[in-house]
Formats: sequence, structure tokens, C-alpha cells
Amino acid sequence: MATEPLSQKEIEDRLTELPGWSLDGAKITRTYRLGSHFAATALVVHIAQTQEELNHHSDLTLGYNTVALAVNSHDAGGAVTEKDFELARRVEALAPGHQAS
Ligand SMILES: C[C@H](O)[C@H](O)[C@H]1CNC2=NC(N)=NC(=O)C2=N1
Repeated sequence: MATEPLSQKEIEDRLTELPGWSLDGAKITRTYRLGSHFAATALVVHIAQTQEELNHHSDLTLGYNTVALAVNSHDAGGAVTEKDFELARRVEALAPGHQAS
């Protein structure tokens, strides 16, 4: 079930498959660096579309040329679930198209 809390080991195992992602407190996080503020803003819009499709939403932070995500599952009491990793994988798949690193 995608909304079951994952164990620490399950989280760590999944993070090994997601370079750049880490566990920060109770959320999985990643910061992308872009070539400009406009490029970072465009990535935010694309991520927002994806989050709406998944009905799963991160805390998105737009910097000068960075986009940071931090996510866990409210419906699971703030635990990390498979839905968080589904979002992370979808963002990892779309980020290269934005020349995000
Ligand atoms: C009512 C709505 O479907 C739920 O609140 C969705 C929306 N987006 C969500 N986002 C996150 N990160 N966790 C959730 O549990 C969640 N649930």
C-alpha cells in the first residue's frame, strides 16, 4: 500500500536509487540548480503540474537559481511513504529536460 509508512531501511534503500535526494528530519529532500531564475521558475511550474497529477505535494522553495523540494505524506501522519518516492522519481525524470543538476 503506497500510504504505509516506510521503515528507515526501506527509506535508505530507496534513497540509494535517487542520487541527490536525502532524508532531512521527517522529509525526503532535493535541491536542483538551474541556469537562471526563469529556468528555476519553469521547473517549479512543471513540478507543480506533476504534483497535481499525483495528488501529492512537496514543500517547493524557489531560490535565485535553485528549486528545493521537501516531502512526506500528511495522510500517513507525516511519515515517508512510497508516494513520496513516486513523486521523487517523477521529478528526477523531468529535471534533465530543464538542464537541472
Ligand atoms: C485531500 C488530498 O487528496 C490529500 O490531502 C492529498 C493532497 N496532497 C498530499 N501531499 C502530501 N505530501 N501528502 C499527502 O498526504 C497529500 N494528500
